[in-house]
Amino acid sequence: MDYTIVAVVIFVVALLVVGGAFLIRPRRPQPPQEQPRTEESAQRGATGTAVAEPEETTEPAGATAVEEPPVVPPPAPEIEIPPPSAGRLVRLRARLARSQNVFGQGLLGLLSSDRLDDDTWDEIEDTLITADVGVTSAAQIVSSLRTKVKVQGTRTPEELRALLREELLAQINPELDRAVRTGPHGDRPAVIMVVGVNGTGKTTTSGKLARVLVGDGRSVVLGAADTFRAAAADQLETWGSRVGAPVVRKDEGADPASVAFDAVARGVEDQADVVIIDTAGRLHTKTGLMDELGKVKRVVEKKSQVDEVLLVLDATTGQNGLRQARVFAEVVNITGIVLTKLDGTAKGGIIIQVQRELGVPVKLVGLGEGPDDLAPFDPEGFVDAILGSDGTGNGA
Ligand SMILES: Nc1nc2c(ncn2[C@@H]2O[C@H](COP(=O)(O)OP(=O)(O)OP(=O)(O)O)[C@@H](O)[C@H]2O)c(=O)[nH]1
Repeated sequence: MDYTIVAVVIFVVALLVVGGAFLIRPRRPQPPQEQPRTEESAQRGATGTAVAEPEETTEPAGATAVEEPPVVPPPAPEIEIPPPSAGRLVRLRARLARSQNVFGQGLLGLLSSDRLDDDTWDEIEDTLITADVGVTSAAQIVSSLRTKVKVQGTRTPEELRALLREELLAQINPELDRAVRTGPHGDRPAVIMVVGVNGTGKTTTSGKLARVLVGDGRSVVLGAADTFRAAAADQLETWGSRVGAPVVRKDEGADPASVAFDAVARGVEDQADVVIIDTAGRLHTKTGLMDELGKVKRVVEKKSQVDEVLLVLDATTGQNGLRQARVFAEVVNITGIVLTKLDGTAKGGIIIQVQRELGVPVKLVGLGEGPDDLAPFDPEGFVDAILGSDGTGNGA
């Protein structure tokens, strides 16, 4: 009898052991060795198009909980090393030559006419005015050219080209200091405010300028003080992340001055060389603009001096752009002009007019939508590109 009970107990225990072992077996055999996870396979797992077996589970056997797809951290953005700024205008020269072809070659064609009579000189003046050189400068160029051609008896195309080059250069004024001031002051960064009407390329210029400076070996912090449009801050963040420049931003509608202040504070903390502040430049009312930009500047100056106020102007907007420039010049002390979209207009003469009107040098020019299409402005490179000459007498 006892043996029977013992046998039954042994049988029941055996059944339980076998049954338990069956229950805790994984439902599907694990592959002998897990392949290393590639980015692609990880993403496929995340989007659910491939069945991903969890590598390890701490859940009890047989649990029916829905398996969460593995959280794949986004790949760290690759930090780019932009090329240094030196010689950029030369690199972008073909683009400049193309857009200014009508202007430069038109002038050279007229100057090389068989008869340089009053009508031809009038046409030359008109060509200059059409290219936005401005009435005063156009008259000065023509008057000076006329005198020199008469006195020197200049006739060959090379000589005429040299004379025109000289006159255009004199109007652009190669003597102006065009350096963007980016030297830090002791433990404080240099501060650059970027101002201008929306759509002129302000945010793009801030991002491209960060690249120029990083390419030249400077460390940069960007401040997204254009809080009017959230997309502007996103845009700036994309630019910053590409070159490893932190971006200080706040919610849409936040006080631009507080963003600017925090950006400079971050620059001081990080011991950055330069802080670039992209401002909101809605041209609502002059008083509104003055209040906004004035406040940003005042607040920034509690932390560090403002070294540059760069006004961004769209070269394709001609006289309208000039009107905007005048308003900005009245409300804030502009130290330099950035002329964007010069690749999209034959009116490169605006460089002459805007400098004459504002008494401020063009320091940078935008020659395309590419990340490295912002170049320090070089008067000789510019004139040589538009006249199709490299300055050594060779055509472009
Ligand atoms: N072709 C060309 N396009 C440019 C240049 N600079 C800027 N752009 C383009 O101009 C457009 C407007 O540039 P944004 O930087 O968004 O202009 P914004 O002034 O900051 O305008 P908001 O962001 O609305 O304040 C974008 O499509 C730029 O790519 C340039 O030099 N050449």
